Amino acid sequence: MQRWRGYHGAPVGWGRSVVTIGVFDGIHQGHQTTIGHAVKRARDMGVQSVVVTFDPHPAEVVRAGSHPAVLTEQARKAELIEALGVDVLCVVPFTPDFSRLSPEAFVHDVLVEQLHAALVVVGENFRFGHRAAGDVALLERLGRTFGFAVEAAPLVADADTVYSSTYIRACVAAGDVTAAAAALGRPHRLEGVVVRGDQRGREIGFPTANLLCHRYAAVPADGIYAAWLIRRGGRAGQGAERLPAAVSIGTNPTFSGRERRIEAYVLDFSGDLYGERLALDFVAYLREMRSYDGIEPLVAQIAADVAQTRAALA
Ligand SMILES: Cc1cc2nc3c(=O)[nH]c(=O)nc-3n(C[C@H](O)[C@H](O)[C@H](O)COP(=O)(O)O)c2cc1C
Ligand SMILES: Nc1ncnc2c1ncn2[C@@H]1O[C@H](COP(=O)(O)OP(=O)(O)OP(=O)(O)O)[C@@H](O)[C@H]1O
Repeated sequence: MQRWRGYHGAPVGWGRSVVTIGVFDGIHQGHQTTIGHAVKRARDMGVQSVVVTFDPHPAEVVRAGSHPAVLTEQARKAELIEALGVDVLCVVPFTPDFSRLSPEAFVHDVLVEQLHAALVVVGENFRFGHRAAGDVALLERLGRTFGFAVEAAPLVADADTVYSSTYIRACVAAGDVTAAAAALGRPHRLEGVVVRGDQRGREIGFPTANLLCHRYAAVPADGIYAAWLIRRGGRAGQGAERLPAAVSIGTNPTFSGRERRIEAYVLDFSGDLYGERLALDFVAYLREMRSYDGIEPLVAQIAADVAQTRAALA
């Protein structure tokens, strides 16, 4: 997959293309369907498929300080998009100037002049241009003017909800990692670097890897979870390794902690994880974070959490 920064990256002789556009945070099942449809149509037509996405999240530029929690950082998003068979990922810097492009100017400047769109594939609820003024009907009208087709993919939903990044953020924030996984089509992933904690874990018999995440990362609600810890390997060039983990998120009230911690106790593991970049794939919510009357009852509870983690991941 080629990666372009900005939309002026098309090589000389660039032909027509099938384009799909969106923030695509999470690459949830709806995004997968829409992008998958674009890839298939591009192959049928013998042209390149292009995903246009934005960085940073448009909300940050349109309403400063309103950056939503991020489900997938750019690198992870690119990886997931590549896995769908896309030819080109075009990341457009979302600047204040860019945000002021009218729907007509966006279509003319980006889709027609630069990307030579023959077909634009979007979800039925697609909005674009300044103040999100453009919709599918307008895109179709502009397509007739400029000579491209438009296909609107039906929205992917379960019995009650149309899947969207906003919905999945709400699931994660509420600790409902099961609902998040259903919409994503895979567990919600949190990435970060292992930093030092209070070094108490070793003493109580459950050493934990404390994860430092990106400031906008979508961290699940405080509580205890069963998760897979993913080590990318890398060091000796080995592939990724997946280890079962009991994860604790919260301030550790038993010890009157103040900082919100994300800690993973890796089952059946002894080794050093400090400084490693890791990921946690959240599979099940087990219970809320509680304040225990001393170390003994806490340790007994953690042992029970570990047994439950084993069962949840079996
Ligand atoms: C599976 C699991 C469950 C936990 N549950 C709680 C809890 O309910 N209440 C609490 O205060 N701390 C809980 N902890 C966090 C421990 O207090 C914490 O791991 C310990 O203080 C070590 O902290 P450190 O890594 O900073 O040294 C839990 C930890 C794990 C691994
Ligand atoms: N449930 C869905 N089914 C099919 N396509 C979808 C679905 N949700 C979004 N899309 C399409 O995917 C593209 C990218 O969507 P985008 O990331 O902008 O919105 P979203 O997932 O609805 O998130 P948000 O909650 O931020 O609006 C758009 O073309 C959109 O119409």
